[in-house]
Amino acid sequence: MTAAATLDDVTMRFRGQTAVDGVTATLQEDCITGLLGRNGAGKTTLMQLLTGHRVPTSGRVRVFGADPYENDAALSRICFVKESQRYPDHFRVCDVLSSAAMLFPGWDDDVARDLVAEFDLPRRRAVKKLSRGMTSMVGIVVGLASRAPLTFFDEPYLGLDAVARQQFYDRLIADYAEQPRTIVLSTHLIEEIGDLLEHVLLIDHGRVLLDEDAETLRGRALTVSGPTAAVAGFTAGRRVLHSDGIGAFTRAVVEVAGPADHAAAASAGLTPEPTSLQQLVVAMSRTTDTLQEVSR
Ligand SMILES: Nc1ncnc2c1ncn2[C@@H]1O[C@H](COP(=O)(O)OP(=O)(O)OP(=O)(O)O)[C@@H](O)[C@H]1O
Repeated sequence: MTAAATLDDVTMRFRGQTAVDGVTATLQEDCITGLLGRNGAGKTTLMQLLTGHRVPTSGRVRVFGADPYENDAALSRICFVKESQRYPDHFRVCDVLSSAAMLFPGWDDDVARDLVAEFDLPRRRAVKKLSRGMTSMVGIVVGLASRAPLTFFDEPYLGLDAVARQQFYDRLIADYAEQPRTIVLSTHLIEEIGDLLEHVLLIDHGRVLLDEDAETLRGRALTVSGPTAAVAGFTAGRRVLHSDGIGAFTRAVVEVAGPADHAAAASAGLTPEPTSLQQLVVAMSRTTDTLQEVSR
């Protein structure tokens, strides 16, 4: 696979605060990557670095082989849809779309027109008079119609109701199938987007916790529940990501090697269930919290 972007030992410090801490990662071309992590993990800062909005304190950022900072050629291939996007005061929806059409060489007017109709967006209304959800819709239209080879969506759903979010996911998948490209989605709604993701980059306290193919990841953990003693027997020698219980009953999320472990759990008298991406992310983030507390 070819790399659309690479981060090589990248650190970003703000006065006294390390937002990104020695991150080395690759965004594969033509892949949908979920950039996941808790509040303040460093997701937005990473995207700002990859879109040339910031220069790292140290390390190297490359997008399509070049430094994205003040690089018009690289930037014309990148679309960054951010939750806090501001537009000039007088801009109407149609002005945003016509500016974006000039900015992105691959702009697809048909995609924009379809989405505006589907979201029922008023083309001639000033953006500042749109509701929160409608403003998010404008960002989504720009992100999808830009057809930029590298598109970032930073929590693009703020204020969107469940129907509109589903419309976004459906259109994203359909458009991606029609024109594969590199898409990075940062979101806290992991359960909703879990099935869309091909790759997961999980960060925590500015560091990479997981950088893995989503399919591999789904098979990597197992949730087992049953009598505490049986769970303890099964988890001995395995990495436990999380466990909780009531009385003599325990439920644990365990790292496993493969399907043989599912059978082993069942024959130990436990109930094995697949672990969802969301459960895995929560379990892994909790594990690092515990480790951080221990090291304090
Ligand atoms: N301009 C800045 N000045 C100082 N600190 C900053 C700045 N931008 C970000 N930070 C800090 O860097 C850390 C990472 O922030 P960032 O916005 O990248 O996190 P995030 O993962 O996007 O969080 P969220 O999911 O809450 O949006 C936070 O501790 C934040 O307070």
